[in-house]
Amino acid sequence: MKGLVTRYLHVKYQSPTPYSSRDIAQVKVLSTDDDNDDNDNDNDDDDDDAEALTCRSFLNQSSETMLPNLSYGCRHSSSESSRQPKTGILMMNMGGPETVDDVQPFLNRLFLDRDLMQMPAQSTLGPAIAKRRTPRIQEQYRQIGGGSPIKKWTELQGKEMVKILDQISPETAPHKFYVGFRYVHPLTEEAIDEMERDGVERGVAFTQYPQYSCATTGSSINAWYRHINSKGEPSKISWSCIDRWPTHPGLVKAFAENIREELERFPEEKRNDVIILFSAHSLPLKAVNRGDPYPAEVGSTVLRVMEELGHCNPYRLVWQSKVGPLPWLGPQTDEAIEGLAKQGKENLLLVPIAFTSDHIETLFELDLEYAHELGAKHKINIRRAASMNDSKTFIQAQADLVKSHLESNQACSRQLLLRCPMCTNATCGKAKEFIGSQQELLDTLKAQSQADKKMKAQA
Ligand SMILES: C=CC1=C(C)c2cc3[nH]c(cc4nc(cc5[nH]c(cc1n2)c(C)c5CCC(=O)O)C(CCC(=O)O)=C4C)c(C)c3C=C
Ligand SMILES: [Fe+2]
Repeated sequence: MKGLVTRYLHVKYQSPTPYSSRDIAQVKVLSTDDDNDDNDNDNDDDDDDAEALTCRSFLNQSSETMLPNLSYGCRHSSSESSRQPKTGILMMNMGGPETVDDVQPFLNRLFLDRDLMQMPAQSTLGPAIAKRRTPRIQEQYRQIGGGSPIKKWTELQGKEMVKILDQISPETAPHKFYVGFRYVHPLTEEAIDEMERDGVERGVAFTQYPQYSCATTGSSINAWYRHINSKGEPSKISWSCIDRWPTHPGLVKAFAENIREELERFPEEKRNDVIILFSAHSLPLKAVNRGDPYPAEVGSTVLRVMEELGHCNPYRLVWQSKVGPLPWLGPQTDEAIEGLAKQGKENLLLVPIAFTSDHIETLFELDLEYAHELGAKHKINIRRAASMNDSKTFIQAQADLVKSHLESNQACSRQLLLRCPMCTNATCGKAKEFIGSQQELLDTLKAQSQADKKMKAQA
């Protein structure tokens, strides 16, 4: 076993707004004394997972026994929580472990999710891989302060978003947001139950992933559909879905603002030479080749952001966080950094483009592993643009998006109704059919309310 070295890194938290917890944080970093050995460890872990993926003699423990059977409330009220909400906004995301003890249940759910990945004997292999992976991932969460901040940021965004919505869309007020996570509490199913209990009339399933992937938004939508469908009676809520928003002007503006702010932190004489590296979570090539729209949608965000910036600097889109031994979409972010360093490039700006708040991949992978460690190794200057977190422009964009979605009376985007050309997931077909059927209901309700208005005006 290797000795652990304790170091302290100065990590800059760029956002100067009132919500940022600190401007400069000291992060205690535990690492092995040899960076190359670290990389070897990563590869070993991938090999471990490969071994786990092919091993048939794993634990007898069933998946259910490994998931805590706890009931969690998710009281995330709007500013008008005392009033019964008319419109409920379900903020769907994957979620992350809040504490290191939550890592194994989080990974368990993730590796059991057949909408995210398909493995043979998944109900046994999934928990086994999760168990094996837990100590390494726990250590990563320890190094970023003990847990994922995704719930904190989602709640903040939701709270501010509904305040704006109550003002700009009085006809659909009061609004209330509900956090629905896929792999940690409050789960999507728990949030839907709470919406039903609250007597919400109009529900919007709002993906927090701007770009659609079957692995992310698709998984949340399937979970949402399965839960509603499992009740045996129609939902009392009239549902619709914001299933993607990769080129929303407010989102594009918010990304551009954070990039401009970070570019300003490079020395003036170097600023023009900075290479912008947009980094998104990668996807297995198997999913790409099924026709998953995610790579194209991420590309569309990147292009719009660069247009907004007037193509001020050269850029590339690269892909991070590959898991396991199979081929994933590349180039990988770390390899791209090393390649550019070898070409003599000295100033890089990393931009997380496919996730709207900080999480392990920004705080650990981009900041610690890449900006700090690869920066030091190659003696180059690597900075990272802030995540959306508490960006006012971003939160305004979320509110504008929900308002225009409600006004449109559309059940979902036209894109959502098309399955991937090589789709093999039967739930995708049923979920899409269900969402399509909501359109009829929304049209009827709209016609009714217009008739009511007309009657009132005449009376
Ligand atoms: C927004 C994009 C994401 C896509 C697309 C995505 C696909 C995808 N992910 C895995 C496996 C894992 N992902 C893990 C963590 C994780 N994934 C995303 C985003 C996307 N994933 C985020 C933001 C996070 C971190 C959450 C947080 O901490 O806040 C993990 C767990 C960490 C680890 O064990 O490395 C796994 C596993 C697959 C297989 C996949 C596509 C099929
Ligand atoms: Fe992931």
